[in-house]
Amino acid sequence: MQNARYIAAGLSDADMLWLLSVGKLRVLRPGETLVASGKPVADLFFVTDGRLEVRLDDGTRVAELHHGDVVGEMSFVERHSPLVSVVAAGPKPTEMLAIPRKLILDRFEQEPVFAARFYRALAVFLSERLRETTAAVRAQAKSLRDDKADKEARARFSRLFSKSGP
Ligand SMILES: Nc1ncnc2c1ncn2[C@@H]1O[C@@H]2COP(=O)(O)O[C@H]2[C@H]1O
Repeated sequence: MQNARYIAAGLSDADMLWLLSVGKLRVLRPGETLVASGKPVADLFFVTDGRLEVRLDDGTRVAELHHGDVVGEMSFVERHSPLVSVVAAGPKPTEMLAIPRKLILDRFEQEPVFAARFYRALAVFLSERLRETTAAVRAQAKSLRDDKADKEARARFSRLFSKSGP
């Protein structure tokens, strides 16, 4: 994902310090699986370095995630298991901060204002991701239109050339 922004942008400094204090650094080697499709996720992840690929069960690549991306937020919000897998893509190790969901949910109970800020930050993050998906689909549609126009122009040129030939 290009230009991803930390969900942290919508959180206060105190929220961030709390997340850093309860988070654990996790490092994955290229090829290691962070999230397996169909299996519940216990943590929310903030990618701090390296790359991850989001894959369908047949291996098709859906998206690439980098520094600044959040992983595991969909099943956190929806409360059901993920439909995709997320795998460290290399070439270097992928690093992230892993925050146990239970701790986040406990803090929601203790501090409802934190819950409001956190869900708003997640909503902005997901909206941004959807905007990027729309931009990618638009670019792909344009490229298909350009290819079609190019093919038609070549075919026309070939037709005219063969008519005017010896
Ligand atoms: N289309 C997508 N673009 C970017 N990230 C995705 C996409 N689909 C799934 N993910 C990420 O992959 C994660 C799989 O676990 P979750 O469903 O909890 O949360 C998901 C997101 O963090």
